[in-house]
Parts: sequence; C-alpha cells; structure tokens
Amino acid sequence: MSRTFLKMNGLGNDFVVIETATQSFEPTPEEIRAIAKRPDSDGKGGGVGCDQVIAIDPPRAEGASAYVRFWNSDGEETGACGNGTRCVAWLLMQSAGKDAVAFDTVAGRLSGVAAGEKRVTVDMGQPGLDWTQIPLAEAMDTARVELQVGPIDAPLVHTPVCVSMGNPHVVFFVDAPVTDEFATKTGSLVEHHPLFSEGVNVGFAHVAARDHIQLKVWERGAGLTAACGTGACAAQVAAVRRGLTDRQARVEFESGSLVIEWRESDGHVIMTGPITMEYAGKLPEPVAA
Ligand SMILES: N[C@H](CCC[C@H](N)C(=O)O)C(=O)O
Repeated sequence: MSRTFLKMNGLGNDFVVIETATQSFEPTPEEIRAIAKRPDSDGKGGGVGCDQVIAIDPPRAEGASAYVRFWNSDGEETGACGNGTRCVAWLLMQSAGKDAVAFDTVAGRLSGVAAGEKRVTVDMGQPGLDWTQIPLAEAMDTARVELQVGPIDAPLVHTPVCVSMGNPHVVFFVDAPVTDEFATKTGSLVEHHPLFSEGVNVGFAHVAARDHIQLKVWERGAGLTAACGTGACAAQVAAVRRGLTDRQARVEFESGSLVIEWRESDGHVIMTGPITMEYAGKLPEPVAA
C-alpha cells in the first residue's frame, strides 16, 4: 500500500512530511533523493520535489509527542531544520487539539506553541558556540573565523561567525543583500570547505537595523532555499555576538520574515514564523533495490 505524505513549507522552504506511526519509513539516501527530486528538473521525471524530507515517528521518551528525523534533498540526514520544526509542531498541535507541544530530535528536545493562525513559536534550544560544537576541523574563535573567499587582497566575503543550531552554520556579514547568483557561487564553495568537518550551511546576512537582518542561505545538502529557519537563528546569534543587533530581530528573506530572539535569561533561541500546508499525497513505491 503506498505511503501518504503531507507537503508543507515554511516561507517557501518546503518539505515532504511522513508520519510513521501507521506506515514504515526507513529510507535509503537514494530513496530520499528520489522523493526530493523536483519534477522535470532534468527532463527525466522527478519525485514530489522538496528541500527536506521529514519523518514524524512515535515518541521514544516521556513528555515527547514524537521523535522527528530530517533529511536533506541530497539524501543525507541532518540534525535540525527550523522551518520544518515549525511545520511539525503545528501538525502535532493540530492532531492533539493542543496549543503547545514537545518532541525529540537527534539534536535534543524542541518545544513549540501556537502563535496565531498558522503561526508557531519554537524554542530551538541553546546555540553551540565552541569550535568543537560547529564542528570545525581546528581550534578557532568562532566569533571571528579565519576564512575568506575570493582574491586575497579584495575578498568577496571574510571573517564569518560560526554557530551550531543542531546543524552547522557559517554567517558572513555583507554590506548589502546578496543575489541568488552570488549566494550560489560563494555558498557552494564554502559548503564543503575542509574547515567544516561535517559541511556547513552558508548564510549571507545584511544588518539593515539593530532589529532587522536581511538573509540569504545556501544550505548544506539542499542548495539555495527560499528561507532557512536554523539559518535565521544562526544569523541572529552571530549578529548579537558581533554587537550588530539587539537580542530580538526580524530576519527577512525574499519570501517573508521570521522573528528570532536569543533570550538573555537562558540563552535559548526562540523562533516565530508562519507555516503553510500545501497538499496531501501518496509516495511512489520505492524502486526495488
Ligand atoms: N531548511 C532548514 C535547514 C536545514 C539544514 C540542512 N541544510 C543542514 O544540512 O543542516 C531550516 O529551516 O532550518
């Protein structure tokens, strides 16, 4: 029997969401890639098409409503997905008729609360700031990483900040919002730089005001996405570390904004933003190996 899924997005960063209480889902990287492949991306047909695939498994611990797994469209599993976390929190609250929920991921426990019509606030926990938490391949001050891209005497971007939100992020501060082409060219160079032992999500952040960042993210294993929730969290944490923004800021993508607070009291990063339910569908049967 073919498996059902929900197609959702957070500011256009889109997901295929599969609940596994009633259907099994233990995908190979090839199966993830087949699901995530954009239809007609290469004229050879495609799958559903998404940036990430998300599994909502039955809970494994007291107090959690579920255990959640994330995969990038390249087939690799990742530890966090902010926009996806808001979508999962919304689904779990809807099905329980509640306005608060907690669930577990490989990166730890996350909690969400309803924040209005199809809007969710998620506590993303504390950021990882030590080089071993990003992780980096060598000891370094993550607030001023010795890395630059482009000509030595006129680098395109340099001296970024690194932050882990359960997944690795490097944030370059830029004087003006960057184009898709710049983010693609530069981000794809940095994504697999040897300094980042597990790869990295690459953010280009323009601080427009002390409460306003304009951001574009080249995602590890997914490329340029319309928005990136953990990227927005990382950019705000990076900006506060550099003294560029106050503790709460609006992080704006071309597709819309998230509100991110790096809470002074407990160091948790709180993200608020919209979710979109697109449609329900059936997965094609996996090709027999
Ligand atoms: N789109 C996701 C980020 C996925 C991160 C993934 N690209 C990784 O390898 O860490 C978000 O909203 O946070």
